[in-house]
Amino acid sequence: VEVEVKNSLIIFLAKISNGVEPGLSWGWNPSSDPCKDHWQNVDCDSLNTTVTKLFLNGQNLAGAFDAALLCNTKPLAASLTTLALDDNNIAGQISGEIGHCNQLTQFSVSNNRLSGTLPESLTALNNLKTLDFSNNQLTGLIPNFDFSHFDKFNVSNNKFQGPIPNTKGFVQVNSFVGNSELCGDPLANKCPSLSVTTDENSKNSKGVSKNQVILYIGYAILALVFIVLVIFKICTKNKKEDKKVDAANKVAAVDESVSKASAASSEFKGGLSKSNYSVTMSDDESQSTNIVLSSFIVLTSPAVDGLKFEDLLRAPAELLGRGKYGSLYKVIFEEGMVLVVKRIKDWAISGSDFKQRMESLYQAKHHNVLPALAFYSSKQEKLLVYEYQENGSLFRLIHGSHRGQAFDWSSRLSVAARIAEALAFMHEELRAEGIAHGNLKSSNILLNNKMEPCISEYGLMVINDLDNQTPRKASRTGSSSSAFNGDIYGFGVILLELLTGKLVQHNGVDLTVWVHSVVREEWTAEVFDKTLMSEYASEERMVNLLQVAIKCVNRSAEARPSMDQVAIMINTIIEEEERSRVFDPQSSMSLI
Ligand SMILES: Nc1ncnc2c1ncn2[C@@H]1O[C@H](COP(=O)(O)OP(=O)(O)OP(=O)(O)O)[C@@H](O)[C@H]1O
Repeated sequence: VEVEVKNSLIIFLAKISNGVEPGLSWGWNPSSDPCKDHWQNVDCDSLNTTVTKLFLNGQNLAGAFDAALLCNTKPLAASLTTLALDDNNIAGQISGEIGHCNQLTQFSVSNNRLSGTLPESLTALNNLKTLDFSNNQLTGLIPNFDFSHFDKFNVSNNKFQGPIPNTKGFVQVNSFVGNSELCGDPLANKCPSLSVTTDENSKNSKGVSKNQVILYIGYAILALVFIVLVIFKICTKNKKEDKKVDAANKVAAVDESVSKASAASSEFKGGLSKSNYSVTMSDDESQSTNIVLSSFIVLTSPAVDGLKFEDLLRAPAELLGRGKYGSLYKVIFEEGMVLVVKRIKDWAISGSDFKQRMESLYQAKHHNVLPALAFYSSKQEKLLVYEYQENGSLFRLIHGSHRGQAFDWSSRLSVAARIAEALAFMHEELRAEGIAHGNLKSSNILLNNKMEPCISEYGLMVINDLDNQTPRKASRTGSSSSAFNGDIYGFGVILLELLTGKLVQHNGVDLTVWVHSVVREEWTAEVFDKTLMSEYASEERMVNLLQVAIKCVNRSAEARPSMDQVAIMINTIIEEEERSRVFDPQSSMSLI
């Protein structure tokens, strides 16, 4: 089985298990073969050369479903016939990439937390015999399937809406029940008749449903035009108002204030479709016209000079990820500019506190911290705009398909030092404001076009459910120093990933726990990434860095060093490394 297939399976599992990664206990080891070494929950063809089935039912998976990870991997998409994910706690959307897995005969995801609309590409899966999406939170219209293909079709107990396409009698009523806004045959709930009674098709059920669809589309277009007009009005009104904005805050305000528009939530649609974004207010908000409740601010930056909110809404958007606290979209503009938009819903921070926070972050600039280029704030949600970094994240560099290759020891040390320095700087600048990073992890360290590490999403702490926090999550409430200590812990975990090449959760065990146990047994050398050992990196310096990491992940937050102490310790290791190079000219030092 191809390496890319193994990697896709492992990364798919890491994401869908939210990093818990049960795969190693199932034998899912990158150095073994899924077929020949009989990975659990995987079936292969009779020659043992291709993966045909994935059975991940009832495995307590609570991460995000990412069809792209499986279906954009060509050899896997060409062989996978069964994808069974029933009875978990999986969130996320079924993205259009599922259409590339065109050999699927069974796709079942019943009893999960999937949401969003179904992509049209599902109807292109001509081999599909079993489709079970029951008991999720899926919305929108049911696509126009050829129902005659199915042995089993079930979308019951979701939030589907609108008329059921013509099933030609191939699907029973039970498959549709539990969707209160679904209507039409075979449900008893008739669709509201929107056509005029003189319509000659009104007696013909097929004709009626066509008219209804046309009318629905008509209404949708009218609604869209209305929303665009409202947004346009808000934008032009706010442009005038923004001229009054205090110049001292160094932001160019583009758009703000409240209209009495009725609300629906903002939405960037995934799958490189046209962004469909409507900005509206809740009743509470529409009552008070004096208070600035919603605003779109472009921070002065040559990269997005003149960016308008309408441009963001218009440009096609692709869903990159859906984390616990928000979704991330890649937005591509006609002129070739590519941005990402982080959308955070229900963040319990007031509009003015949020704006204040963004301004403080804007002031505290560091070369290795990715700045927000613009932000939008309404009561229901916050949007942050960043530049797209095409070289991906540190997570991908360490764990991705080219796992650790060409990521040598000196480069790892250099990355560690730069992140530590940037974090020390940010902590120093923002301590008085109490703004720590709050969610520091290797997927939030991006590599810019010079392959330098940049900390992204600084200051987006959206911790509402403190009870569920693991020690590595920062706290917004309580003493703000706990959020700073949380960053130091997070940085320690990143150091451990750099040193071991292992995922934060591997073999069902937390990386910090595993490292502690190995070190306690005095098998320290076993900890290090094999690719580092094979390049003969200095074990002494690796042990030194490991000691720094262990200090950072100390269970007692007070015992952890401060970030500037950490930066000094790492720079001392780099100096030792450089000194040793002078004495040993053969060893090369290719700093990133
Ligand atoms: N500006 C960016 N450019 C390119 N890729 C990005 C950018 N920001 C984030 N990413 C990548 O997009 C993916 C999804 O990001 P997202 O922030 O949704 O997820 P996350 O970091 O895993 O979770 P969380 O919501 O906890 O931050 C990650 O792999 C991340 O590295």
